[in-house]
Amino acid sequence: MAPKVLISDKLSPAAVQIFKDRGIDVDFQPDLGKDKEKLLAAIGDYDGLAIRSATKVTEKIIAAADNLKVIGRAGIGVDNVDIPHATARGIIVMNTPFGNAITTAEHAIAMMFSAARQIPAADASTQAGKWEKSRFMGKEITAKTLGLIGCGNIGSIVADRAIGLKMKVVAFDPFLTPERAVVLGVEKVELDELLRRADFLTLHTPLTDKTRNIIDAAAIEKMKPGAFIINCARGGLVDEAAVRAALDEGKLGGAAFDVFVQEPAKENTLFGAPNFVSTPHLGASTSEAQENVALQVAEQMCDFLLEGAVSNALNMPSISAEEAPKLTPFVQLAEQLGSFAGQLTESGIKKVRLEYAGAVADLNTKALTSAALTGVLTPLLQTVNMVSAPVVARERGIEVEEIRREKKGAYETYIRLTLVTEHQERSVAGTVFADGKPRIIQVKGINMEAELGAHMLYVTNEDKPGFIGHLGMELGSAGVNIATFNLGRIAAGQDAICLVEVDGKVPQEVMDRLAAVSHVKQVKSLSF
Ligand SMILES: NC(=O)c1ccc[n+]([C@@H]2O[C@H](COP(=O)([O-])OP(=O)(O)OC[C@H]3O[C@@H](n4cnc5c(N)ncnc54)[C@H](O)[C@@H]3O)[C@@H](O)[C@H]2O)c1
Ligand SMILES: O=C(O)CC[C@@H](O)C(=O)O
Repeated sequence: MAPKVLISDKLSPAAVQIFKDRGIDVDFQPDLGKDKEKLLAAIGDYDGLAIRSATKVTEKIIAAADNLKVIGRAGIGVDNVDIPHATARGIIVMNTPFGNAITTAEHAIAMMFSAARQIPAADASTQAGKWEKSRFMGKEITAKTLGLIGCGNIGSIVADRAIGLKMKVVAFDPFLTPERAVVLGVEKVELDELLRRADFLTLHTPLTDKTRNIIDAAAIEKMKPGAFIINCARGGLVDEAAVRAALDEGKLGGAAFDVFVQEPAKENTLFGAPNFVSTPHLGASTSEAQENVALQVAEQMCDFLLEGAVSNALNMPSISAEEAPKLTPFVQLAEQLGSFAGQLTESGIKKVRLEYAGAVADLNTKALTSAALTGVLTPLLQTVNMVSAPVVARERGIEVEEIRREKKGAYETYIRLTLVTEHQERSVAGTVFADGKPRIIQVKGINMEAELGAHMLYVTNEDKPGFIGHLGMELGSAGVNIATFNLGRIAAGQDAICLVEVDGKVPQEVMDRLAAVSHVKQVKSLSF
């Protein structure tokens, strides 16, 4: 029987044709996604679900999706899909990371001009027969500074267009290496400097714990009087109430938003504010971009449903059916090593070195390196996966080195990952035991044996008596249960590492108290 696919959002009809041409049974119901109950009732029949942003694929929908094998997002952001639950049900979630980037960058530039020249208000006034020439005094953008927060696919295209418009571009993006900044022609700066210097500020990051409200009242306070803010990335990056207040006071010269905390935004505190321009999440809405993403998602879903090939999946490595059983635990290990090192790194990465020793060196190390890069890049990039990670690393000027060698040392086989950043080198090594579970066996040259759980506390300290008791007390009094406790040190009295698995997140106050202990060098909460 042919696989069945439901398209529950307004996708270009080009996608329907591809499914049909490739022998897939396709139902095109472009408004179904907006009706939760109808979607819930229908979803059980389908092997594939193709969506844009209107369909919310919640835990409830996933629980009812008895036959679902793949969710294809025609676009970039997958914040409307509950990926952990999809993963738990073995459903692949794939997106189309590049298809609408140019279009969205163009929208950001259009929004910048709209606000700079008050075009929407001027248009409404002119069409109302008012001819208010003196009311609409604009701002020229030539030679002005554009502050770019997030310099990935879309941000770098915005930078290119802005440079073409003779703007100076400064960028804040922890993942941007100085070399890549030079190639893009932007100046890499810290956030505070960007806020001080930007005449126009535009956001192009995913919405994460680190980027939520990255522009709040305090940030706006640091900006130039009369500056402009453009948000065509995600609602929630900017504190809407703070922008409203700044527009009302005249602190900001204007703001232009395509995205809102609550969507659809039928009401919003920003509506009616002075020189506020808005569009209803139209960033990706050009016929070109919609055709690109629809064609791409349909082809990817067909490849998977008909041939088992996986591309641009966010929750599954690209591995063929034959090699899967041997490779899978090492894929998990490589991704964990990358994620471990990536989460500990706060500066631009120059190089990732992977050493494969013993039996693992004979496996598909390309896939393992992709898994390791996925782990390294995931803490900062929303859409990276095993397929895109090597490309993303290359585009960001991150050198990747692979070394294969004979078994050396106590372990039959192991992987060592080294991250070289602007400031330091950090190595972490691991192996897979006979139980098939990955273990960390060395961190920064210090031997230990630790299994990684969902929540880990990483502490580096000078080996001094009493510290472990102190750590246990702090966690205990905060009600944080310790699941496993792993220790390693170079030698008595020298550098030591604690890797503690905890049953839940460690409160920030406890982290701060631990970091303040005199012989503690670093405290970090890691999640896997
Ligand atoms: N309005 C729309 O219709 C529309 C269309 C497409 C994409 N988007 C959104 O645009 C955003 C960017 O998409 P993209 O394809 O360029 O993503 P991307 O993953 O290529 O780039 C994101 C960049 O943000 C950077 N970043 C991550 N955390 C950061 C932080 N704390 N501070 C500064 N920079 C940080 C990353 O290093 C990366 O370079 C996403 O939120 C996406 O969902 C919106
Ligand atoms: O599908 C859309 O219209 C929006 C897409 C955009 O937000 C994305 O993340 O790709």
